[in-house]
Amino acid sequence: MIRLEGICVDFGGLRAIDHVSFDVGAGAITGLIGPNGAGKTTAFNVIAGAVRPTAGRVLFDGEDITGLKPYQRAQRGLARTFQIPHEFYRLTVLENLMAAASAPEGENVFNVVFRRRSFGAEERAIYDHARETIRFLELDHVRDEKAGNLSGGQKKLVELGRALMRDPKIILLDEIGAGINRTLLSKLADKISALNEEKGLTFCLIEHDLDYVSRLCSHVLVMAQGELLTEGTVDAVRNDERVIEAYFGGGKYEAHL
Ligand SMILES: Nc1ncnc2c1ncn2[C@@H]1O[C@H](COP(=O)(O)OP(=O)(O)OP(=O)(O)O)[C@@H](O)[C@H]1O
Repeated sequence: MIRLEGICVDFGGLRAIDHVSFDVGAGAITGLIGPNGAGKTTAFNVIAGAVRPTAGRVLFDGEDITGLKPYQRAQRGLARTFQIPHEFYRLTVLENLMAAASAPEGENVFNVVFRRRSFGAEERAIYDHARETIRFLELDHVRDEKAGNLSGGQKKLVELGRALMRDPKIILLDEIGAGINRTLLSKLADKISALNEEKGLTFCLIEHDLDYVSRLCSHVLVMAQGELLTEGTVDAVRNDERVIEAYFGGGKYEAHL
């Protein structure tokens, strides 16, 4: 579904990504792992269009999207969540989801959220979709709560809900599990699996917890120091000496901790 071909990213004198090529297969849940500073978030930014690569191409379902803006990629079915949730903290959970369904640039937010009395058919459909998504994510009890008042884990669920509102083909999840409690983490994994199995939604996720990755991902990409170190099943990469070295130190790929 997504293919990176020979991607390089330079930040001033720092090469954050060095000739990286990989595929994120359609219908799969692919993990992107690696020590701190490996280039994982930068790779997501390249896929989403937030960072322009110095070299290389990004393909989405075979189409070269390297020159497209983030909202154009979103229109084609690419969604992402952020390490730090991007919710509108003064809007309620319901309003946050409805706002996410409008133009990715946010230009319709006020129409959709604040003119509820003059609902047209389109707004009604957005409202129903938001309610259905909230139900699916089991957020009904906080539906009218301001997003800024939610727990860290609930904000992550809202973040996933906002991504789902645009009916994406693929969602990039950037450390969606970080800092949330075990119960919510498990619920989140169930929701991701259900979306993948029942709706065929493709995921690529950055995650530091390898047990979590092994629960969800059939295929794992390992990055270290801006390069693709290896890829394969979780068990295979876990036992790969280069991966162990990258995480636990020594040699070229010493982890940046
Ligand atoms: N906007 C930026 N400007 C300058 N350097 C950057 C920028 N973004 C990332 N970097 C650098 O690029 C390298 C890769 O960073 P990146 O955030 O992609 O790593 P990561 O694998 O996601 O790390 P982590 O697991 O800690 O989030 C790091 O050395 C980082 O300091």
